[in-house]
Amino acid sequence: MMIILSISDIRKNFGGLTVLHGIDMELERGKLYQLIGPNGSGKTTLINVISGLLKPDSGKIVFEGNDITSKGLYDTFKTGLVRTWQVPQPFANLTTLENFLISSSNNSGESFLYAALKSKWRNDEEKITDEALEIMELVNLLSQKDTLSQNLSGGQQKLLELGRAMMSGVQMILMDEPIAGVNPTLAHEIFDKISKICKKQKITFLIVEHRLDIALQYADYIFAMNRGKIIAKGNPDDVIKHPEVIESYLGE
Ligand SMILES: Nc1ncnc2c1ncn2[C@@H]1O[C@H](COP(=O)(O)OP(=O)(O)OP(=O)(O)O)[C@@H](O)[C@H]1O
Repeated sequence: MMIILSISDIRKNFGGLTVLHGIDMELERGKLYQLIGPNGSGKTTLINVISGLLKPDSGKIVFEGNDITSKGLYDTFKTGLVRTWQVPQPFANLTTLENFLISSSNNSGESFLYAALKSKWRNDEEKITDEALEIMELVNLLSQKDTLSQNLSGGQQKLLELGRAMMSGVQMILMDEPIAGVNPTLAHEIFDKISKICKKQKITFLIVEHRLDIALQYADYIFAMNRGKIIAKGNPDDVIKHPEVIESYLGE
């Protein structure tokens, strides 16, 4: 068993309101985890804390053996743990390929823009382009490589976001409702891709999702929350039958 992320006794208050009441979780590399629970149970707050957007009031977060509890968003991102919307919105007037290229953290920084004639830049560009093409194939966007991102469908834009998150040697991806507003066929396609990427690339996913009818069939493991606590965890079939989970949704 290879633990990639371990969080212990995470607590978070907003003013007088306690939103996370001591969360413990252990996630293994290369698995697809889903975080479910009724509205207001603390799911988004939890992934905001893990991603470094919010600091917990207490507790510890260890990612790949390093304590990242007090790291902010950018430093957490640099460790290989990314929340998808940390990836900037796609540039509507750039093609799919160009959008991938500017997402890479492996280019030479500013010189990527200004040092077009230098060989370092050319080497970087070649490497990054190869990586971009590989990932584009994984997320089914290779045929759209020269399409302006504004002309991609809603579902393709989600795949673009997923692919761009993968452009930085990412080890783990946090997503908040990746299939919100997407039709069922595309929603299945997106989860199918996520699931394949998870298994093939050994990238770990923690996904907040409301559409349980679609999402649960792709999960390896579920954490169910209610009122700031993990009330059940385990395989999807067991968790969804757990009396406290059923009750929490009925009370919504
Ligand atoms: N910045 C904030 N300031 C004050 N209260 C907040 C803040 N962010 C979230 N909350 C409160 O924390 C609680 C948990 O919210 P959170 O968004 O984490 O839940 P959620 O499970 O993601 O809900 P949903 O499924 O509706 O997105 C809610 O009561 C919410 O109103």
